[in-house]
Amino acid sequence: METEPPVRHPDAPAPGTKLGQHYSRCFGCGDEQPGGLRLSATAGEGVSLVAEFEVTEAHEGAPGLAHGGLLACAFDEALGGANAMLRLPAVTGHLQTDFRRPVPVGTRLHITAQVDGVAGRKIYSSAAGRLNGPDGQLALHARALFVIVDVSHFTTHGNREQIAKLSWDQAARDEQLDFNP
Ligand SMILES: CCCCCCCC(=O)SCCNC(=O)CCNC(=O)[C@H](O)C(C)(C)COP(=O)(O)OP(=O)(O)OC[C@H]1O[C@@H](n2cnc3c(N)ncnc32)[C@H](O)[C@@H]1OP(=O)(O)O
Repeated sequence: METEPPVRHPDAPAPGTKLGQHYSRCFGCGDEQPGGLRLSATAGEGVSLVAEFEVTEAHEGAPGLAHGGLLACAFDEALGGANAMLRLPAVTGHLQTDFRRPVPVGTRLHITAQVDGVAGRKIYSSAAGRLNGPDGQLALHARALFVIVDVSHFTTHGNREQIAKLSWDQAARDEQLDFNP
């Protein structure tokens, strides 16, 4: 199947808009998840976003260095967040992460994530992570495939009570997700 260029949804948050956490217990962005990444994201131009988080001792793998799996988690979160510019619910089908430089505790990891193409239900995305700012040293690169799902993916397999409390935009729910918990 051919890949189409991604189309920014007309109601996507304007570039520069800070995106809220999508779920307070999310390990990637939630503020009620102890040791979570607390990644904060801002809508970018086109179908992209910029995200940042601070690597703390809660994220260590080796002494003083970030755990690779947690860094991959940050990319999952940032790449997943970029789908908000399409306003389509999607889950990660495949995620690959290249670790080019160690990431020390205390680093503020700066991630740019973008959707590169869409083919049917498949969303192809990529992201780069730099140390301590947009012009910092390139430390990581990731590619992902997200698969567009119906909201029943979450209601069937997840916790319906928690889903009902999600801070998803009501209009998006009504318009796109036909969500009626
Ligand atoms: C703001 C929000 C931020 C969120 C960030 C965090 C995001 C996440 O972490 S989501 C959680 C982790 N992911 C999951 O739990 C997903 C688990 N997997 C699944 O539920 C299913 O496998 C799912 C939904 C991905 C696909 O299943 P299903 O709906 O039956 O579709 P299926 O027909 O198998 O696949 C659809 C297409 O994707 C392709 N595909 C699916 N998985 C993969 C894969 N791993 N690699 C390559 N292609 C794949 C299939 O080949 C198929 O392609 P085509 O249309 O060309 O035939």
